[in-house]
Amino acid sequence: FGAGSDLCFRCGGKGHWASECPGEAGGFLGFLRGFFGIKQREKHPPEEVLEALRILGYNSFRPGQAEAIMRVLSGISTLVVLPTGMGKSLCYQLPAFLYHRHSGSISLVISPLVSLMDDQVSGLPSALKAVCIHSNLSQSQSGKAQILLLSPESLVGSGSFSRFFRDFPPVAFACLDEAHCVSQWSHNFRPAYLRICKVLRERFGVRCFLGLTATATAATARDVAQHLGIPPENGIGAAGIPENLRLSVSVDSDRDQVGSDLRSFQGISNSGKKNWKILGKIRFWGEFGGIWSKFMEKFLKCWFFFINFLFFFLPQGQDLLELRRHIHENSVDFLTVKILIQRVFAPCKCLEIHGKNQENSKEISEFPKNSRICRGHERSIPIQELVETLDLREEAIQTLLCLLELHPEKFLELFPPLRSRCRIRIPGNSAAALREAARGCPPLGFLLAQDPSGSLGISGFLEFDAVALSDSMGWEFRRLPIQLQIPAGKSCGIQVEFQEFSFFFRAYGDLDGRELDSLCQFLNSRALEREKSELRRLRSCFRAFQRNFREIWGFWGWEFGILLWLKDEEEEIRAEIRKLLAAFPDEEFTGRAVARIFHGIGSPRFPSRIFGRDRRFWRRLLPLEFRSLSRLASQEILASR
Ligand SMILES: Nc1ncnc2c1ncn2[C@@H]1O[C@H](COP(=O)(O)OP(=O)(O)OP(=O)(O)O)[C@@H](O)[C@H]1O
Repeated sequence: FGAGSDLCFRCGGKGHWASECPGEAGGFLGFLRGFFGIKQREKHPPEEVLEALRILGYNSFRPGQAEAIMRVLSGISTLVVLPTGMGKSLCYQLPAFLYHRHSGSISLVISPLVSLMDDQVSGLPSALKAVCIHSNLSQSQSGKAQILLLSPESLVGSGSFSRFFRDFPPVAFACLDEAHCVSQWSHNFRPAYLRICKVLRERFGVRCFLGLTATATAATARDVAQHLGIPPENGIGAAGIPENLRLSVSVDSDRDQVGSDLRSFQGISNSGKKNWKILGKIRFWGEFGGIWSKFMEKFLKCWFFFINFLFFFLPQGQDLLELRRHIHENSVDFLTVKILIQRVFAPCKCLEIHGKNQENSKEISEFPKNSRICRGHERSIPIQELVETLDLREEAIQTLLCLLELHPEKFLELFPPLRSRCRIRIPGNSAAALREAARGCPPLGFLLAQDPSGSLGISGFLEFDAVALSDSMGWEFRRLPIQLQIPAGKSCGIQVEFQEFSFFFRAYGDLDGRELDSLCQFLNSRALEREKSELRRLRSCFRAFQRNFREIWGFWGWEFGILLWLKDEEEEIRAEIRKLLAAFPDEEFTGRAVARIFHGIGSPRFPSRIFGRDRRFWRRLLPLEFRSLSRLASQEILASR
């Protein structure tokens, strides 16, 4: 490109050599970014970008587009907040086109819905080719594409996709379409959103992110930018509506203006004749409208008097209570968080082994203070078992695990769920067959060595936690299934199968009490914060609707949103809780479970199809504040023991 011989070859930046580069794309991709970086600082798109714009079928940029495109071409992560129809798609299409043209790299677009992906593919300029990961994608098809569209789940979830990705060209950048989903959908609904950036960074080496959204509030935009690692000054927003969308209001006194405005319909309806027809209709309705609006004014007044009258007798705020229920559906308490932390960071033997090694070794080596002795263990927890233990939906647990993974100290690394329970069927004389099989299979040999009594496999079946086995052998789990397949079918007719979907992760096992406590605090406060902010948002929405209702109709409605915690009522509520505990003496309730039943929220252990039938308790205390109710219930449960 004839520019930038003093640029770093890795990142394209100035002021350092490639060997001291803080870590950006290397090779030609980095060089390309360096070139566009200079142009971006010069504040005008170079001729090559303008040419690409023409190839894609446009003559000029709309507000915000050029800036966003130049930033992406320079490798700078950017969040673009533009109204719908303003041309956000071009912000990824044009860089994808140029990156592919120069370096053969591919650009990823992460989109929340299959229908949105299909829309994007069908609306692409002819010079671009994109494929969706949900379609039956073949390697040859994907090889020619400049853009790959995929869902967050297919990105973070499937191992097969990662394998598929290994043969892919380098990734130029990742675009998150509908980026507000990262902030608004990630929690408990689509936890994969919490992990996409980490996965893209760590597994695929992506450094440049482009977030596109039309619907982010300032708070959401801040949240998304923080998640994508975008500095606040890298946000691009432009107000206004695109030129091909005109909204105008014309009053009767200036009828000719209506006509001239209508000419702007040309973009939508190419027939001028049609426009004048529309104008004629508008004139007619304009005159008729005067009479009509007077009638409507009187009619509406009567109608809303009637509605107000009705509302006076109807309890309001029921919708608020119904929506609030859905927020509390995923609420956790400290005990739940603690149980999860204990399961995830179960103690290992690394400290003990290290201590023994120290005793045995003659030279006592000082272990560096800031390093961990444990290097982390692969572990699995069966999903169904954890769902029942914590009485939480799978998505809510996945969210908690994602939050743990995002902890700055990186105590946990999350992998896609897998089947972790290994079941081996041994034919014939079981123990002998097992010994025979173990000769060619180290994992089986390891299992047998741990069974001095020799009773293993006598029943003809062997079941064990395969992740724990591979970890105790010092292997990575992905090696185990291949090794276990060796005896199968070859000599001894042993059948191996994997069952029970489990959460799969790598976690440390040498965390001390202080670290475990701080993790519990971290997780609990994140979950609480989230719940409070959702409740705040719901409440302010409700207030806004209510305010408008009052302003228009001058009516001060009743607010049933949150019932004040009246001291006098406390004893009655406690009595209700005691009644529930007495009605189900065999159930092991928690305060949260009791509050859920009184709010009419089903959970894995207390499903609505069973507890919803008992009208004495189900939804009985819906207006009460959830957390306070849960606290009271916990006190009553403790008192009853
Ligand atoms: N620079 C441009 N000049 C003229 N038309 C453009 C330009 N950029 C985009 N468009 C057109 O604007 C229309 C809307 O573009 P696009 O679908 O990218 O908008 P969007 O902001 O992504 O909207 P949404 O939020 O609905 O996804 C398309 O028909 C597109 O061809």
